[in-house]
Amino acid sequence: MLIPHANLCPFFVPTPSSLSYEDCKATADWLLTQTDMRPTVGIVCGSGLGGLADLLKDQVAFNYKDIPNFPQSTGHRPLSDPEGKLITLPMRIFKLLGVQTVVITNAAGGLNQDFKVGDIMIIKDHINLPGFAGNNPLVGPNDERFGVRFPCMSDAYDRDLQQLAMEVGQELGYGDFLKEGVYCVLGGPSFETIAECRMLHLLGVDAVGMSTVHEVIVARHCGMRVFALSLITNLAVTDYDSEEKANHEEVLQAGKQRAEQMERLVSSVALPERS
Ligand SMILES: O=P(O)(O)O[C@H]1O[C@H](CO)[C@@H](O)[C@H]1O
Ligand SMILES: Nc1nc2[nH]cnc2c(=O)[nH]1
Repeated sequence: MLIPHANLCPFFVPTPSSLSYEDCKATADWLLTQTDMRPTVGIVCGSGLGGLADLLKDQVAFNYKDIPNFPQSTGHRPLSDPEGKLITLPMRIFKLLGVQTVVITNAAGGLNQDFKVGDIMIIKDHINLPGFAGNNPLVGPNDERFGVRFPCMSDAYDRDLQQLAMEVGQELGYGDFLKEGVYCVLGGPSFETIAECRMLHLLGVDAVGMSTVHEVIVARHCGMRVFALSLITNLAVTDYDSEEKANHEEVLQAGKQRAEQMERLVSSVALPERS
């Protein structure tokens, strides 16, 4: 099953931030009545990377508005939009549909000095910077039917899938632009200042973006394996003399240029029977 992902709402709202288990179950059960397909892999597409959907054969597509309890729209939400908190929902529905592995792609700004635009970074770990201030998708009462109150995150990104992706990437001839590193999420939607980029670099961040981490936390909470890739669409500006300015058009453009390789890598790792 494949969906575009949502950016996270950076507001910390100390109230239950998700739909109940029964709501999620109702949505999953409805989907299961609409198709005979039983997905085992869930894919979340990042900015400019929606072409992954075209890889799927025997497609069954749903409009979000037709799916019970589903948020009406995803993508670039204003800061105050309370629906941003529904990021948890698709992951939990994946789980209740029988999905075992979640693949997430995103566009990100490179901070690692060795990275170039067009590099694909296998995410090996993350920093949930908004989480330091309480913005975590699991805030609120915990339903043990999804997962434990205090889930471990030191194994958030599946190591076997990372290794497989490295091997497959080498075989595909992607060695020059296939990297690995740490992704840091910020609330957005503004891009970073130069001082913020310098700070993130000091923290050991390799790439920065505005998505993915909340989905990963929820996916791991309910026990799914996670594999995630960042496409480096721009280089974060750390120099006051630089004329570079981050902008979303550049992000989408870079996404288009590397889309084919991203898609092939994802399908080879997660959907080997399709590649
Ligand atoms: O949506 P993803 O792929 O994370 O894209 C990234 O690029 C967008 C900014 O250009 C933001 O949405 C940021 O999170
Ligand atoms: N926060 C952030 N998100 C991005 N998405 C793509 N590029 C960037 C970036 O430089 N910063």
